Formats: sequence, structure tokens, C-alpha cells
Amino acid sequence: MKFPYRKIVVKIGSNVITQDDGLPDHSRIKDLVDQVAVLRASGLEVVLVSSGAVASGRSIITVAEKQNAVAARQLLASIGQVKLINTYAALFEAHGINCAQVLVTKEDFRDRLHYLNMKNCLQILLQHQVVPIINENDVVSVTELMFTDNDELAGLVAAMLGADALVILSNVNGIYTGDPKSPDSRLLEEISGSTAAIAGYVTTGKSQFGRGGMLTKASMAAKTASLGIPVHITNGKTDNVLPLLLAGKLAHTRFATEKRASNKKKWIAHSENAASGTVQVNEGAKLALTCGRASSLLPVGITAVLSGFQKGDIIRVVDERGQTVGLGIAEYGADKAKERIGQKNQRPLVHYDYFYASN
Ligand SMILES: Nc1ncnc2c1ncn2[C@@H]1O[C@H](COP(=O)(O)OP(=O)(O)O)[C@@H](O)[C@H]1O
Ligand SMILES: N[C@@H](CCC(=O)OP(=O)(O)O)C(=O)O
Repeated sequence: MKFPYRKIVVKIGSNVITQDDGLPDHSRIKDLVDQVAVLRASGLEVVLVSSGAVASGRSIITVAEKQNAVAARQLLASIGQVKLINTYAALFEAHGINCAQVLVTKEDFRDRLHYLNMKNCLQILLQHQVVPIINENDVVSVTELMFTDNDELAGLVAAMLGADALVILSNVNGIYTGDPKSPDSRLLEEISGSTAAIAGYVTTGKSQFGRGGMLTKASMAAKTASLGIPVHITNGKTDNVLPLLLAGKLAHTRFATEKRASNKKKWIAHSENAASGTVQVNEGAKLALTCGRASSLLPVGITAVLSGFQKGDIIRVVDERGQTVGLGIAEYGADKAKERIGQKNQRPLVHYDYFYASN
């Protein structure tokens, strides 16, 4: 079998591998592992981002309702992750495939060095034909240190590895024009540009064990597609989902891609938490930076330097209402930027190659 991609990241949502009663769905996990083995045999590199630790933990231990939510999640995830990875390892072993557990936190992507360490780790696994199975390290990731959900983590990993596609397996066939259960709703097969147009369709409803919901999934997908990586959202409970999807035989939602971004730009796109300074720009500069043309941020469009930064830092660019316009690497520090506010014929503060415009 020949597929259109060489390297894909597949995100498996908790619901896909959990039964309605909350117990892990062993036969579904086996099916997915069997499918990954088929893809690998055809020469495809596959990286899994699998949720399910908390759900697996629930099958082993019951936590009292009054227990603090963060502590309960730590308890369930720490027990459940062992069960989850052991299940994967045994199933992959039956195909003669090694898999690896990679548990990460947002901090592991904090600066470029951490980011490259993470990338090197995944690359060495792939070079040795190992299937990395990534999950958030829920035991130490608490509250503000957490990813929004594993969709965000999967988008980050796909961008970091320069994957040819990101496949999100959820419990619905894709994004619908309304409640997926309603017969009046239609499946959106192709989405391009920002998610503003679909925000009205998506309700806040989450799947039974899901964390982020469809809206965060859609905005992550749009961001990943804007970096040049197509995203496919489909139902992980469909039999033979991965080969069917990759053979173009499955109705689902696809986020169309724009021009492929450089590796540095992909890193900047996911560096919101690493931003150390903020500059404010006027409407003209905002338009130039977001219209899709290759424009750098010039001091003439800067109206204020809101917080300090050094040359080489990631900075946040905001508009006059404080909305984020994008992220970029500063070519010089805040002191020089302040001196040059509003001045013409000055060097760009952020070069186009190092600017990522938010949607
Ligand atoms: N317009 C929509 N189209 C598809 N799903 C939607 C829509 N609006 C809300 N949803 C809900 O989003 C859920 C999937 O998101 P989420 O709970 O984050 O899944 P996962 O556990 O796979 O990450 C679906 O179960 C569905 O109920
Ligand atoms: N890290 C958590 C999963 C969090 C999460 O994002 O879940 P989901 O929305 O089902 O992908 C776990 O393994 O239980």
C-alpha cells in the first residue's frame, strides 16, 4: 500500500480508546496498533500522541468525590499511564515493533534549547524504528503549566518534527455545521484560513472524557495548517480508520495548508509562553504583518514598548486593543526599540522570517 505522506503524527483522544463505562477499550487499542503496523510496513513513520492515562487510572482505582481535582488527576494519571503504555508495548511487541514512552510538559518546549532536545529525542527514536508514544506528564503538569489538551501537544509535535500531516482521532467524524448528532448538521470536509467562520458551529460540548473540546481542536488545527501541515480530524472508532483515511476513502474534516513555514517559524508559533516582552503596534503595522505578504515589523508602526526584552528574545506583538497580532524574535533590545518608536528608516525590530502571525 502506498500513502501520500512519509511522516505523520496521530493523536488518539481518550474517548477513542475508552469504553462508555470508562474502562480502556483493549480491542480498539489493538486495532489502532495493528493499523500503525500496516502503515509502518509501507514505509511511513508514525508518532503517536495518546491520551488515556486518566481514563486508564479510573479503571484501576476509585477516587473519592471530595478529593482535590488536581491531586485526583495526578493519582489517576500516574497509575493509568503505566497500564496504558504496557498495553501499547505488548501490542506493538506482537508486531516486532518497539515503542517508547515520552512524557512531556509545556516546560520541555520552553526555549529553543529545550525544544531542540525534545526534537532530537524523537528523531533518534524514529531513526531506530521505534514508535514514540507521547503524552503530557500529568503527574507534574498542573494548572497553568498544563497544555490546553493533547491536541495542542500534538500540533506542537507535528510542527517540531516537520510532519507531513497531523491526524486527530476523536469520537466524531469531523467538524459539523452544528451538533454532530443532529440530522440537520453537515460534515465540513475542507476548512481553510482561520476558524472564525466555524466558531459559530461548534458548541462547548466535550466528549465524555475529553479535555479541550472541539473549538480548541479547531483552532489548533488551523494554526498547524497555517504552518504548512495538513490536519485531518476523523473518528478513531471507525474500523480501519488510518489506512482508509490515508487512502482518501474516508469522509472527514481536513484543514487545508498554506505555504510551509521554516523550522524556526514553527518554533516561534508555539512559543507564546516563552515570550519575554511586548510591543504595541498601530493598525497599519497590524495589517502589514497579517495580510499574508512578507512584511517585517518596522519601528514606524510601533506605538509602545510595553515590557522589556533583549536582542534574540521572543516578543509578543499586540494591537492597540491588546489583542495578540503575532510572535517574533527581536533583532535588538527594548531600550533601542523605545528610542526608535514611530521613526522612519530604521531597521526592523522583527524580521519577516522570524515573525509568526496569529490567526
Ligand atoms: N460542530 C461540532 N462538530 C463536531 N463536534 C462537535 C461540534 N461541536 C461540539 N462538538 C463536540 O466535540 C467533541 C470532541 O471534542 P473533545 O471532547 O475535545 O474530543 P477528544 O476527546 O477526542 O479530544 C465531540 O464529542 C462533540 O460532542
Ligand atoms: N493527558 C491526559 C489527556 C488529556 C487530554 O487532552 O485528553 P483528550 O481531550 O481526550 O485528548 C490523559 O492521558 O489522560
